Amino acid sequence: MSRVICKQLCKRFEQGGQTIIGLDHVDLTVEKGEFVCLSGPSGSGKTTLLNAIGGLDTPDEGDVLVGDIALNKLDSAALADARLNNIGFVFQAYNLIPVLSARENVEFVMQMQGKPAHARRALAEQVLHEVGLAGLEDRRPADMSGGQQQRVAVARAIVSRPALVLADEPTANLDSHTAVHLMELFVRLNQQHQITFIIATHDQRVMALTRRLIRMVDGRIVQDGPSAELLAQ
Ligand SMILES: Nc1ncnc2c1ncn2[C@@H]1O[C@H](COP(=O)(O)OP(=O)(O)OP(=O)(O)O)[C@@H](O)[C@H]1O
Repeated sequence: MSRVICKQLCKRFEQGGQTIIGLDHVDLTVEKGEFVCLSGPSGSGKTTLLNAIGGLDTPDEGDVLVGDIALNKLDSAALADARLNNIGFVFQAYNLIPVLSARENVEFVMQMQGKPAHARRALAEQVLHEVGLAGLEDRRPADMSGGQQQRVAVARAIVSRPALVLADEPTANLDSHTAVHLMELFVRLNQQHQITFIIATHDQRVMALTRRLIRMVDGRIVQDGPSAELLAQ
């Protein structure tokens, strides 16, 4: 799997008899290994775009290609399979399963992928170490800090070495220090494993650490360029 291509993506929402534009003819190409930030005011379409790229929602018009897979052409079973094997998701709300330990939360993804139990356990431990959670494998989410829970969510997202990680406001609930650590982890994973990252955020510190910044307004891409240049404007 290599690049992500969005072609003329449109998404509309009907609410209370009104049509709300989510995405308005979005064209976007993200190459393998890029580290991209989606920014823009609230309601500009960042989450809608991430959901379309990740196959969590279907666009009304246009195409989404992740590598050579046309996500919007798949039936729901094939789409779930493509997501499970190719894309990692990190959300603002960590979306961990409260009754499972950190290790079990990470193992859960591999269980769905049909990996044997012994391989799951070893891999979950390895990934939890990689994100800095050695020794906390048996803790449940309620017994971990927000930053630690977000690291479990990252471990779960990367355990299958997806080619693409989509993160929606991943630092929103984290203090400054923890947010910077999380971003450093993303940068390291991007560099070491060539995982493509697309991160939607309002957080200037996050933007500053990405290489490419895409600004959205009213469901359209209005700026796209090197983060350092756009942030200096
Ligand atoms: N399920 C939905 N039903 C109705 N309208 C929706 C729905 N999802 C998104 N929208 C609308 O689509 C537009 C884009 O929303 P989106 O959540 O993608 O923006 P965003 O840039 O991610 O905002 P934020 O920064 O606040 O998360 C907004 O006007 C929003 O109200």
